[in-house]
Amino acid sequence: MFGVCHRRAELPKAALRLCSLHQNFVTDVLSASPAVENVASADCACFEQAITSGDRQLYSTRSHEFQKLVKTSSVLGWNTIDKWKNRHDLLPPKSILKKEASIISSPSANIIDGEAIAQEIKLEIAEVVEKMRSAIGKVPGLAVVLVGSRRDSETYVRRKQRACEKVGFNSYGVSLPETATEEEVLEAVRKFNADPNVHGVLVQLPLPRHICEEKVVGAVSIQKDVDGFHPMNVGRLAMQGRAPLFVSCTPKGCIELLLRSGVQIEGKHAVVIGRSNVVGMPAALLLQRQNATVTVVHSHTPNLAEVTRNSDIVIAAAGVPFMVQGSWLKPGAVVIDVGINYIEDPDSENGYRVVGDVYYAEACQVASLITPVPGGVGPMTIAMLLSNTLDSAKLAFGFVEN
Ligand SMILES: Nc1nc2c(c(=O)[nH]1)N[C@@H](CN(C=O)c1ccc(C(=O)N[C@@H](CCC(=O)O)C(=O)O)cc1)CN2
Repeated sequence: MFGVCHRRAELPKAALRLCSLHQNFVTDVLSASPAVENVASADCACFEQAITSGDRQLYSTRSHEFQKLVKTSSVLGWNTIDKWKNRHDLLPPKSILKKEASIISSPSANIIDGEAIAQEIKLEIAEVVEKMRSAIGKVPGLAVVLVGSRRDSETYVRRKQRACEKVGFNSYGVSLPETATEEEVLEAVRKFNADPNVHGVLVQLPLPRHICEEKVVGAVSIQKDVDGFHPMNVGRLAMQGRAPLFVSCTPKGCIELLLRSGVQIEGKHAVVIGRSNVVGMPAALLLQRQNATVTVVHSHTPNLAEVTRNSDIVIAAAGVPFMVQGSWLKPGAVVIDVGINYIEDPDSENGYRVVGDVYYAEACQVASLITPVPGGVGPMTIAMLLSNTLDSAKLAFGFVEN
């Protein structure tokens, strides 16, 4: 937080100007293409709320979304809003960000903006899809199977479908009730496996308890396993000289964040906190493939803090809020926080907030680079899913970019 809560009239001039530019932009986009749902992500009210609430992170995310939307809109060919291209004055006013940062308590770490990097990747994907469409008249297709009505799962599935639309993929989905049988879920998977228009098939996790996750994940065709959860893909990841067709999205996103932030992985000591099939274990394997020396720690590891303090790169995926304290970190370490923990927060509108596994306020005084939660690894999960689906479609079509 900024530490202060601005009222609109007290906002710095640069922020007010950005608000009104944003409003004009959204009006233009809506008149050019009223049906475009993703404009909602650049919603004026949200943007203004981010500024007026004094929530620095939300503000930063919103202003990046705003700029990226301008770029996306030109990639998608909304020519009626050509006038918004190349507008350098849409950049977030640095003076405000600088001021916010000093109020926060002068963090020494640079923040890895996962939202912005994910957006960049989506733009790159949208460009390739456009080339594919014009060269062969086909685009990638992603199918999602949702079982039950968990609110978080419904939200993630909606985000995946919206992300598909944004980059020009076809998206397919089946929503089964909580009471669906295992056979019904398997049948939905088999149907998508056999559909030539579908290049990626995933089943949103977690599944209801009466359904065997191992069976369902194992039923996805390995050629369409864009979640990278199939034991064949995981096994290949673990073996020297073998390559998986797909790597699971969250760990792949962690490595992509490191690489795109210019972090040298080779020769470094890395610690992965947590050994889950979905994040910890594949993240450790990926770091090894980048020639890091990797230690995996977990709830039975003695001297957790000491092992972490000896590491140049820390990937925290334990699912324990605020676990990694500032004193656990080597000065200058790079910290990737995979945790998504909902904790009670009577000060927030809905009574809770999302925090990571890292005690961010302390860690950002010690680390050199750090991902925030939200807005770090989370958005990369969906960007990597799109990237895997694009790779799958390229293979299926024999499409090679020139
Ligand atoms: N079949 C799969 N199921 C699940 C996966 C998966 O990769 N494949 N991962 C998670 C859920 N998930 C995507 O499916 C996912 C989780 C979190 C985020 C995200 O952007 N999080 C935000 C914060 C949380 C929020 O705002 O609600 C962030 O970190 O900024 C995206 C996707 C489990 N199931």
